[in-house]
This record gives sequence, structure tokens and C-alpha cells, in this order.
Amino acid sequence: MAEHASIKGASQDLAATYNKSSSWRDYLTLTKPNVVLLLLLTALVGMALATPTWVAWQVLVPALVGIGLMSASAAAVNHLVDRHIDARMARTLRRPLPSGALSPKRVLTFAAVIGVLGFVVLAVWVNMLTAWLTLASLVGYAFIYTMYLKRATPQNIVIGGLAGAAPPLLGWTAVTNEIHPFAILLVMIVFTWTPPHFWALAVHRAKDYAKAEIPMLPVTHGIEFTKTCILLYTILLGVVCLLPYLVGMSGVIYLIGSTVLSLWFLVYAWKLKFAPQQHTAFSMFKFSIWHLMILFVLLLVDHYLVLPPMSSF
Ligand code: HEM
Ligand SMILES: CC(C)=CCC/C(C)=C/CC/C(C)=C/COP(=O)(O)OP(=O)(O)O
Repeated sequence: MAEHASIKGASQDLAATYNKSSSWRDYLTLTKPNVVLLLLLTALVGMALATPTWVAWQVLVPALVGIGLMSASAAAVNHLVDRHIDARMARTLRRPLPSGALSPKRVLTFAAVIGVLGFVVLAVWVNMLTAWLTLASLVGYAFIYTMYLKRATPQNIVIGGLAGAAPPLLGWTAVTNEIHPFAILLVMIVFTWTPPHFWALAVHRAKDYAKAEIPMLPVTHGIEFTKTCILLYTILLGVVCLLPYLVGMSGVIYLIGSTVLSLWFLVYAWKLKFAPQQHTAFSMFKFSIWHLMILFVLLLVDHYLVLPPMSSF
């Protein structure tokens, strides 16, 4: 009841003037810092795997700065475009725009400045291929996903997930200036991981999405169907995670570690479908973040501690 009243209040705040005091923390919130940090880890792994030697800091630093700034810009545009629906969901109600801490004009300026800065950094100190691919990812997330897909189809996050999955490729092209099939394989991992990552949260927050009239899968097709899709994507992810070893990109450390992670994720998906408890969906969502983080750390460790493939033991 109290929550309902505060949601209503926030919607009204949004229409009123933006007169609350703002701080650097509000700008940081706009950038979705935790998401960007994980995106940067995947980009770093893309860079590392692109070369058998150490990545030169002259490429590593500007690539991370450029990709980070453009991802942060995309996240800020997402806050701007979604400000009205964010005001209607309990999870997003206190964000800088719906709470009135920042005005849309300030957010637009902030997003434009860091976005252009990121592009310039990539164009000048990295290469044009990476700059254009990162711009395409920004447009894919901030405009195609946020403005259109999110409101149009329950497949929104499957299609929109491509933008969030791009950073390993961006890291790879930053080092080599070319698109390699191994980089696409890393993209496929994040792409297949996204549906279980997001739909687990969407199951947990289904009522919120229904209230904001966002056609997320649990809203349009129901909780049970979504849980089945989560299970199927988790199985598919397990198969995709085997590919780096099968194509010779990664070794035994990766194989063992990723198999444990895949089975662990599968246990969550199975439990969610067949023996759910109150917090299973949210626990699976939280685990999904650890899953991707550890998986990419494993790729990195495996790359630098090269072992011969299992067949030669
Ligand atoms: C279309 C694709 C994706 C969708 C729809 C999605 C959706 C979400 C949502 C709704 C949250 C909760 C945010 C919050 O409560 O503040 C979240 C959290 C998170 N996501 Fe995703 N996500 C996607 C892709 C990704 C990707 C590609 C990554 C990183 C590689 C990622 C990393 C994270 C992290 C680290 C969090 C936790 C954020 C925090 O605790 O502040 N997500 N995601
Ligand atoms: C340049 C580049 C690599 C761009 C990609 C940037 C990026 C921040 C991708 C993350 C995807 C994400 C957090 C989606 C959630 O949006 P949502 O609107 O569904 O979630 P919300 O309700 O929490 O805002």
C-alpha cells in the first residue's frame, strides 16, 4: 500500500520541476557502474585472447576508457528514455530522473559528452573499426532496445542482448583491427547468457513489469513458460561454453571451471522450474552475474597459464 502510494508520488514528481540537489553519485548511477565493470571485464578478456603476448598498455587503456565511456553513455540514455516507466516500478523508482535529482536536459548533455568523448578516444588511440562497432552497440542498446524493442516484443532482450554481448569483440578488434571467429564465440557466450540472466530477474519482478506495461516474457507468456525458456537457454549456454575448448581457443583449466559453472547454473534453472522456493528466481539472477564474471576470469587465467589440450595427456 505504502509502496503503491510512493510510486504514484514519484510519477507526479517527474512531471514537476527538477529541484532536488544532485551530486556526482547521481551521475554515477546513470552509468550503471556495475554493469559497465562487467562489460569491461569481457572486453579485457577479448583483448587478452586476441594476442599470445601481453596487450600493450597504449591500446589497453584507451580501449577500456573508450568502451567504458560509450557503454556508460548508452546506460544514461536508457535512464533518460525510460524515465516514465522507471517511475512506475518499485525497483527503479529512486533513480536520478524519476526521483527528480537530475533533469532530462542534464542527463542528455552528460550522455552526449561522455559518448562523444568515448568515440574520439577509440577513433584516435585505438582504431576506426572498434569505434564504429562500439557506436553500433551504443545505438543497439540505447535506441533499438530501449526505445523500440523493450516496448514492442517479449523477444526484446534476446535481440537487444547483442549490444551487451559485443564488448569481447570490441576488445578483440581493439588489438587486431579485425573480426575473428574466436571473438564471435565470446560474443555468443554472453548472448546466450543474457536470457537466463534477465528472465530470472523478470520472473522475480513480473508484477512490476506488468504494472509498467512492459511486454517482458513473464508478462506476455506467463511465469511457467518463462521458466521453461530459462532452462532451455541455460542448457544451450552450457553447450556454447564448451566451444572455446572444443575449437582449441582455451584449455583444461577453462574446461573444468566452465563445466562446474554450467552445471551450477543448470541446478538453479532446474530448481526454478521444478522445485521453486520464494527466492529461487532472484538467487539465480544474482548467481548469473557471478557465473559470467568467473567464466571470463577463467578464460583469462587459462590463456596466461597455457596447458596442452586434454587429448595430449
Ligand atoms: C539485454 C540485455 C540485458 C538486460 C535486459 C539486463 C537486465 C538487467 C537488469 C534489469 C538488471 C537489474 C538492474 C538494477 O536493479 O539496477 C541487471 C543487473 C545487472 N546486469 Fe544485466 N542485463 C542485460 C545484459 C547484461 C550484460 C551484457 C551484462 C554484463 C556483461 C550485465 C551485467 C549486469 C550486472 C553486473 C548487474 C548488477 C547491477 C548492480 O547490481 O548494480 N547485464 N541486468
Ligand atoms: C557500447 C555498449 C557496449 C553498449 C551496451 C551498454 C549496456 C549498458 C548494456 C547493458 C544491458 C542492460 C543493463 C540492459 C538492461 O536494461 P533495462 O532497461 O532492461 O533495465 P533497467 O530496467 O534496469 O533499466
